Amino acid sequence: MIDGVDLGGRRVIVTGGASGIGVETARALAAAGAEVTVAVRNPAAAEPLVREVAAAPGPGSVRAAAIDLADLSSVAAFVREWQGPLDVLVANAGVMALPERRITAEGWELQLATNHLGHFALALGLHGRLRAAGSARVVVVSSGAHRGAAFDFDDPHFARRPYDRWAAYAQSKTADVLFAMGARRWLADGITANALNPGWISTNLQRHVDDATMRALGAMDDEGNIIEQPYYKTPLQGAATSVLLAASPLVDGVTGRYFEDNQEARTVADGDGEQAGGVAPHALDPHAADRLWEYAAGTVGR
Ligand SMILES: NC(=O)c1ccc[n+]([C@@H]2O[C@H](COP(=O)([O-])OP(=O)(O)OC[C@H]3O[C@@H](n4cnc5c(N)ncnc54)[C@H](O)[C@@H]3O)[C@@H](O)[C@H]2O)c1
Repeated sequence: MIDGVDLGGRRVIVTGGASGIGVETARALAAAGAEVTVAVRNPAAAEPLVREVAAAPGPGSVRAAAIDLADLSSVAAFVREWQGPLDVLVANAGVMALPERRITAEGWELQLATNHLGHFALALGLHGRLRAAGSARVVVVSSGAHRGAAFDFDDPHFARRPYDRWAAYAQSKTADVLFAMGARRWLADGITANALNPGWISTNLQRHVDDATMRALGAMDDEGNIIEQPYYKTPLQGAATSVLLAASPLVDGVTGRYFEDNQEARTVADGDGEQAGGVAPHALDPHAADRLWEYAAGTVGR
C-alpha cells in the first residue's frame, strides 16, 4: 500500500486493530516493516493477525496489548506499560450510534469517551514517548459524520439535552478533527497530528444501526440482507488514508489538517450532506480546538 516506504524500527500503535479498518491499517504498516502494537479490548481477537504477520516474510511485526478506551484506568495502565519511544499513534477505535445514552465510570457519554476522550488521554499520556521519537505522528480516524454536529461545550455528555445517538457520534468525530488541530502545540516537539475520514465501509461499526435506518440509507433490503452500496469502500481501501498519514513522506511536517481519499479535503458549508465529502468549518475552528483541548485536559485530569 505504501511502496518504497521503509518503516523498519518504527514503533506504531493502532487502537481498535482487531477488526475492520484497524486490521488493514496494522497489516499495511507491518508489511512496510513497522513494529505494530494493536491496542484492543480483547487481545485474543487480534491473534489471527499476530500469527499471520509473524508467518509473513519481512521484519515487520504485530503484537496485541489490552486497552479499554472508555476506561481511564485502563488507558493509564497501557501508558505505564509502554516502553521506549513511539513513532506513530493511530487513534482508530470507535463506536457509532449507540441506541441508548451510556455513561462510563467517569460519567462520560460513551461515544465521546471512546472516540475522543480516551484517545486524548492516551495521546497525552504518551506525549513524552512521541517526543522521544524525534519525529512522530498522531493519526486520528474521524468521519464525514463530523459534519452533523459541532462540539457542544455546554452539554457534551447529553446530561441536559435529549440524547441523540447520531448527534453524539457526530460531536465525537468533530472532537477528533479539533484534537488534531489542537495538537499543533506539539509541532515544536516534532509531533504532527492529522485527522481523516476513511469513507463508508461495511464493518462492525454499523452493528448499532437499526434496520429501519439501514433501509432508509438503502443499505438493507426488506428481507434484512445488507446491500453493498456502490459507494462503499473495502476495509483495505478505507485504511489507505490512515496509512498515508502514518507513513508517507508526502505529509512530513503537515499538521492539523483533515484528509479523505488520500488528500486534504475541501471545506464545505456546515450542514452539507454526508455524501458530499469535505470538512465542516466548525471542525477547523482554531478557537474551538484550543477550547476543546483545555476541556479534555481538565476532564481526563491532566
Ligand atoms: N466503517 C465506516 O463506514 C466508517 C466511516 C467513518 C469513520 N469510521 C471510523 O473508523 C474507525 C474504525 O471503525 P471500523 O469501521 O473499522 O469499525 P469496527 O467496529 O470494525 O472497529 C472499531 C474498533 O474499535 C474497537 N473499540 C470500540 N470501543 C472500544 C473501547 N472502548 N476500547 C478499545 N477499543 C474499542 C472495537 O472493538 C473495534 O475493534 C472508527 O473510529 C470509526 O468511527 C468508520
